[in-house]
Amino acid sequence: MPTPETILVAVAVIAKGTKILIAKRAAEQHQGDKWEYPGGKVEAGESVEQALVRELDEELGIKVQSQQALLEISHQYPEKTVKLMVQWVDEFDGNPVGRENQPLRWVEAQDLPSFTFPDANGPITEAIVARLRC
Ligand SMILES: Nc1nc2c([nH]c(=O)n2[C@H]2C[C@H](O)[C@@H](COP(=O)(O)OP(=O)(O)OP(=O)(O)O)O2)c(=O)[nH]1
Ligand SMILES: [Mg+2]
Repeated sequence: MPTPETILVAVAVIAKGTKILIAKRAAEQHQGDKWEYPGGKVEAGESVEQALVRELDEELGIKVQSQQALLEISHQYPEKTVKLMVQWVDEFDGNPVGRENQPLRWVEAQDLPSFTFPDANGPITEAIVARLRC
């Protein structure tokens, strides 16, 4: 059987001190109505870093100044397989706004477990807490 296509996704954990920016996915999107870390699909010819810069400009109107790899997660949903390339962003220009009318919230890292994220996101909270402790 052919392996289903894996979608490469650039995902940003945007940190301001101990607060993390989360956004709500629209109802009609895959994994809709859940909270997410902003980002989106890596397009042909782009690096993960380039995709992240583009997505955060499109979705939030911010200019990423630096990013570092935090973790990678491969997850098989019933309808598709995703590979999330999760990047840490704590230097950016501008004030994030929901340019696609998505609700945004700055959340204390310790409060992240009370929000519902896509099923793939499980390991991200732990990585954030570990990162903030170092
Ligand atoms: N952005 C983002 N996507 C996530 C997260 N967790 C997770 O499983 N995904 C999945 C949902 C989607 O299948 C895929 C990313 O899709 P996306 O809808 O953000 O892609 P995109 O911004 O390019 O938008 P579009 O194709 O819907 O226009 O990754 C997350 O925390 N953030
Ligand atoms: Mg997106």
